[in-house]
Amino acid sequence: MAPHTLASASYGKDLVRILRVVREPSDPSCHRIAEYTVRCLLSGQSLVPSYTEADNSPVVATDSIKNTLNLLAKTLPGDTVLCPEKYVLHVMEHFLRRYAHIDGVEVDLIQHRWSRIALDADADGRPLPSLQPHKHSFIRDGNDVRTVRAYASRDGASRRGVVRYLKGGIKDLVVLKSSGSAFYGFLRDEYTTLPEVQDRIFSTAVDCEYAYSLPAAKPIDELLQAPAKLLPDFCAASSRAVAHVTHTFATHSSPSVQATLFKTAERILDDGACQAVADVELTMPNRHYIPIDLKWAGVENLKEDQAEVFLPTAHPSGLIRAKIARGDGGSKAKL
Ligand SMILES: O=c1[nH]c(=O)c2[nH]c(=O)[nH]c2[nH]1
Repeated sequence: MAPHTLASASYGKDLVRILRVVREPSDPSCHRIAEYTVRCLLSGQSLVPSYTEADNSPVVATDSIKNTLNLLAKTLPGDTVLCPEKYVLHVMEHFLRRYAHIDGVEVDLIQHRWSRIALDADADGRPLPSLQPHKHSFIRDGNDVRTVRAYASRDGASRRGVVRYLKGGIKDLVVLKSSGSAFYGFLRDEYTTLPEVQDRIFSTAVDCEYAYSLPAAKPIDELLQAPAKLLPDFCAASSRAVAHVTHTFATHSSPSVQATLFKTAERILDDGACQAVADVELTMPNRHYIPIDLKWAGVENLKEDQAEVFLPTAHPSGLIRAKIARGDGGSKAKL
């Protein structure tokens, strides 16, 4: 039999589900929560025999990986676990510190939405003067999620763990505007049937992923020893990124998905709260809404300014994707 080589490999636990509750010390009935779905994969040269020679001795069981994710979610300080980027950094640091034979740790995390329920009346139904956020009741007010993807591996010489990439993001943020979007002036040839439009529906499910540039080549344990000094404010950057996605979508008079996408990324990169972001990758499907022909009933519904009833079409959709980096070339040069 011809020899074959293991070209690449990683293993671990996927779909680890965790909810962390943090009780305010001054009022234990007031909670903050974070719900995550986590994938954590390990890799390393020492693991090769587990694939090629059925030698399980270097294998940290995927069950132990899951246990570790659960225990860290309990033992790390609440503020750390509630910040998904920080939790991920601690997870990577843990595996590289605890297992000298593990060379790389990859973590992908999804944070599910839970927003506080806002009450307009008290428990007895008496109206409140203004909306009051409840102390420990939450609502899933959207299917968009916050994401973190990261990879850390050992530095060749020192063997200390270094973050190779750390990316925050949002996924599946569904938006629609019924005006303020045009598409004209595009290439016309023998394949073109699409009419030019000055005003159309624009709907998309935004995926936005931004790469952080962390202090160059600092080992993860050092980053975590002085996090306030060395780490960006991940949550501020995340909420500003979401704000720019929605604000730009609503207010930019859109000549195309491409141009709106680029403007969104520019605004994120120009925001002081996103200084540590080196590049932004945006994916925007163009979910078409097609005016329905009602001529059969003698009703005009196709003219741009008279179209009122549309067919939402799931497929095909356009798909516009781009990564926008700072002028200096972005994350690759810095991480
Ligand atoms: O904003 C758009 N960009 C395109 O590239 C495109 N192509 C298309 O058919 N419609 C649109 N809309």
